[in-house]
Amino acid sequence: MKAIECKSLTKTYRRKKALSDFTVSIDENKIVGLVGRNGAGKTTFMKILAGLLKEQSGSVEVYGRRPFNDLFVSANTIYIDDEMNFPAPLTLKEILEEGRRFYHNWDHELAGRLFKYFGFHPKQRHNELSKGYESTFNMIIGLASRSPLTIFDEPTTGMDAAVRKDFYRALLKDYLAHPRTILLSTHHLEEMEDVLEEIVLIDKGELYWQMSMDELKEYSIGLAGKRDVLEPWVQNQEVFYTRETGVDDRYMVVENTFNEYERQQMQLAGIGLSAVSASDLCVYVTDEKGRKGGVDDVFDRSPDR
Ligand SMILES: Nc1ncnc2c1ncn2[C@@H]1O[C@H](COP(=O)(O)OP(=O)(O)OP(=O)(O)O)[C@@H](O)[C@H]1O
Repeated sequence: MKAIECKSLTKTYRRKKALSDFTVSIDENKIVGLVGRNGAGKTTFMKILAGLLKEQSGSVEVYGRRPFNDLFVSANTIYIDDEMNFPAPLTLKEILEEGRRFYHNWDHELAGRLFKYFGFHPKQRHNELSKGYESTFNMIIGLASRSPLTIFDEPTTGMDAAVRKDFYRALLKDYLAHPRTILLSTHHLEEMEDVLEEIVLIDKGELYWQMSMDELKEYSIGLAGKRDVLEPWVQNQEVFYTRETGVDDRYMVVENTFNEYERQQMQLAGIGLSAVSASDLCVYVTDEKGRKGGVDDVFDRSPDR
């Protein structure tokens, strides 16, 4: 069954189009990464799914229902971001008690164990927490809720590297024991490649691609060598990225349609072959056209140009 089904979804804020003709469908019980550059439309999409924002046009369904103002969707969905607010008088322990009352799949024992592991104090208040601890506490709520649709919007904001690692491990362990649909936006794809099953890449409000993590890892290949040696091999390939690495040397990332024999021939010709991480590929394909030199361009230009 599909957990999420969107067709030609569009959302505009005043004059700014955040989502444009966005069509995607996500199966139940998958752990899916939502990636894209800043301002791509990830938060907008996730808030529409959680029923917090209303779409402009197109259709959106969560478990077959339009999410906006829908009680069934809100009872079966949790949206976690770094702007979560709780009533100021409540202690952390009381917030967890509220979670138990509200979410029908809530695992209070798991919440308690994670709470203790990360060193929270029952009498602390949410607004007294540092950024990283706030995200960690919110993550506990997201995991313990066991909501059939769990949405994490940049859940690791402020977490240090060790806590992020713990989060990925906890997420995976709990998901394997209790499969559900988890949609997660991240700017740390390189750290999450082993946790995610599928990637939805958004570029400027449009779906760029939706692929399994395994497909994405095989989708491209890095080639390094002399420009004229590379040329015949890449002329019919889709080129995602090119970087000069010497006067005549290039590193290129291209579509990986080569067979074993071709790969051997390239190596014999002196071309170095390497795997390209899913996160690098996502950055390359959503790079602005004409900005291939990256931020170096800013420094390379003389003031009168
Ligand atoms: N409340 C708002 N009013 C006006 N424009 C908005 C509003 N919220 C988002 N936008 C615009 O909509 C576009 C998509 O924003 P969104 O927050 O969905 O992107 P995002 O992919 O989550 O970005 P980031 O990775 O930076 O968090 C951006 O251009 C943003 O400036």
